[in-house]
Amino acid sequence: MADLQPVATALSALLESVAPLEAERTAIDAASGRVLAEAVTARLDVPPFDNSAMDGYALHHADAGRWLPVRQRIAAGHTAEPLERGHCARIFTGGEIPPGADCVVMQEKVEVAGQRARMPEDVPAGDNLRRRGRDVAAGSVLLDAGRRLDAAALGHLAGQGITEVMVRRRPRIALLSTGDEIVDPGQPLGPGQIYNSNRPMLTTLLQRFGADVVMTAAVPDDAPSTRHLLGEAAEVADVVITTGGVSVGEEDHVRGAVEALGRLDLWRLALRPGKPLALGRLPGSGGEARFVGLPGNPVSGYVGAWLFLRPLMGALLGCPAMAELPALAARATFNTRTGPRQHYMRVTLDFGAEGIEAHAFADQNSGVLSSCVGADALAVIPPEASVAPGDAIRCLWLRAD
Ligand SMILES: Nc1nc2c(c(=O)[nH]1)N[C@H]1C(S)=C(S)[C@@H](COP(=O)(O)OP(=O)(O)OC[C@H]3O[C@@H](n4cnc5c(N)ncnc54)[C@H](O)[C@@H]3O)O[C@H]1N2
Ligand code: MOO
Repeated sequence: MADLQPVATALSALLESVAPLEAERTAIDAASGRVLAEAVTARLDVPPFDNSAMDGYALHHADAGRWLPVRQRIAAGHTAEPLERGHCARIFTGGEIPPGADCVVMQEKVEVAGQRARMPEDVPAGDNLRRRGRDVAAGSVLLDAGRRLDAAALGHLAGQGITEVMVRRRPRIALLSTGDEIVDPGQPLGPGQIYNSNRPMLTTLLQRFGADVVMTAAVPDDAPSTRHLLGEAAEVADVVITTGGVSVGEEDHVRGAVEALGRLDLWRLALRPGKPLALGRLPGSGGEARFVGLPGNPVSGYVGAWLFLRPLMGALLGCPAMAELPALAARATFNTRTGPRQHYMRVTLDFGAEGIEAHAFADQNSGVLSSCVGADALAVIPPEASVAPGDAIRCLWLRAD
């Protein structure tokens, strides 16, 4: 395992034979961000009846240009009576089009005198009508399996009167923070200690990726504790994630523990930041848990989460849209040079008339978490490359779900 592995190789190793988790029934009120386990077929036409797009008057187009008696008043939510030719109906937005009418004139274009209204010339048939089934036809696929339920998708389900859907179970995650120096916020900070930035940062990202963090623990820098806690984590989680302790020092016990309990698939990537990232599997009584060992440096964890944990959650959730981050073509505004590792630089993006400009945070060290705060994207700089201002670069968009 001496050579640095390309990111793509590591990603295939991580996703190899990962299958979607089981399906469960969920109320749509609690389904925000969940992933559909099966396609949903529309059972209703939407809208379910022809209705008016405007407040105004419904008529038959052949009666345009005339004074017409106003025969009925149709508010949304009320039934319309048939309309005789030579008459019109007062109608409101969302009101049912009466049989016999085939268009609506907005009220601003109508002159009204008592119970009569004068229609403009030439009103086309179908004007200001929202036809039954225009949005959704009953029997069509409303939403595909694998779709993440965002606001519009939930609105679409509710439009069908649906109250429950089958979604994938959320992946269960154990998040272990290794390091004798790591202290949780709220505790006093002793000499040589630092606060645990990785736990809240990764918990937030994992939740955003649709997972449930079911176990968190602090792991001291010793081999027996590391083995013990990794074993416990594999009993409760689909994915066990550690931060820190995966490099080469004798205080780094994570790889040894994974090898003792299960298997290490891959270690050391051509990735900056995140070179010592490790992937493997841990046996648990409920099956095999995937193991992802992120380096301790917070930026390495942040970048590793977007590059590896998001696609892994996508595979467990059966959500193809999470396999890759959206890529944007941009122009660099900075100089940089890479060595053997592919660099994922934290950048902000300016969307100008001339195209997209990428501005790199000045300090790209893997311990400088400021570089991630407010970053819009990761600029991907291939190994052994140099970049100058104006050069075309590929950026991975971090504002996606
Ligand atoms: N001789 C070598 N030393 C190192 C190498 C190497 O190739 N040869 N690689 C360096 C690289 S690159 C990285 S990345 C780090 C990663 O090391 P570890 O994964 O073993 O991480 P730690 O040493 O435990 O921690 C690194 C750094 O991050 C801080 N840290 C850890 N956990 C947290 C946390 N939860 N919140 C905030 N900060 C955390 C920790 O205190 C360290 O400063 O190894 C290099 N060394
Ligand atoms: O691989 Mo490390 O994250 O560059 O310091």
